[in-house]
Amino acid sequence: MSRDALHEFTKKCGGVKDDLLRAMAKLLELNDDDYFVKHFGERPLTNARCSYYPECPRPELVFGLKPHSDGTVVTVLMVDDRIGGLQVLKDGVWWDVPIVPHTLLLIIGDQTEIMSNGILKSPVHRVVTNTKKERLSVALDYSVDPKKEIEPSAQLINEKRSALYTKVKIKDYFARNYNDFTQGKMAIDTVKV
Ligand SMILES: O=C(O)CCC(=O)C(=O)O
Ligand SMILES: [Fe+2]
Repeated sequence: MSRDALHEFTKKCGGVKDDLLRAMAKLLELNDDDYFVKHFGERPLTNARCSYYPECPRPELVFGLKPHSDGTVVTVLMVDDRIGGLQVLKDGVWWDVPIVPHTLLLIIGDQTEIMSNGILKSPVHRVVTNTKKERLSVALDYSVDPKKEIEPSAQLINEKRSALYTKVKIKDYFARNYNDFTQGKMAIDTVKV
């Protein structure tokens, strides 16, 4: 992907991401549709990650990417439409994420799970390898300014549903996320009340 193409892609995906976040704020009936958009702060992070998964002679032994949830607000993913591999964990079962050509996949990240007080969940997912074909993906990670703290929205805390997550500084959460990922643990579990 050329520098110009990536720039163009990133710019357009930014709009998709904001549209999604506004729709989610509406869905949660927050009093400001820009609730999530505003939370990014002055210096939010956008990371582009291009992943290459070579075909693998022993796929049963090797993950392309081991199980994790994204530590982001949201991840915009462009997956290879020639070969599957992405799976999502639901009720203890791994499900193949279907390939829909010319479609972006949006993955809700841990930061949204925290801010929505657990109403929107950050799914555990993984990439499995296969013997036949290499696979490519481009992920755009959107994250709140690392200097900022996030916590469940006060509008989503009430007598029926107390705060399910503690306040956490994004920078600290990232450090934790990396550490936990290498140890096969989930960072989101460390901020649960
Ligand atoms: O390559 C993919 O399809 C998924 C990548 C992913 O989950 C990630 O980069 O966090
Ligand atoms: Fe991911």
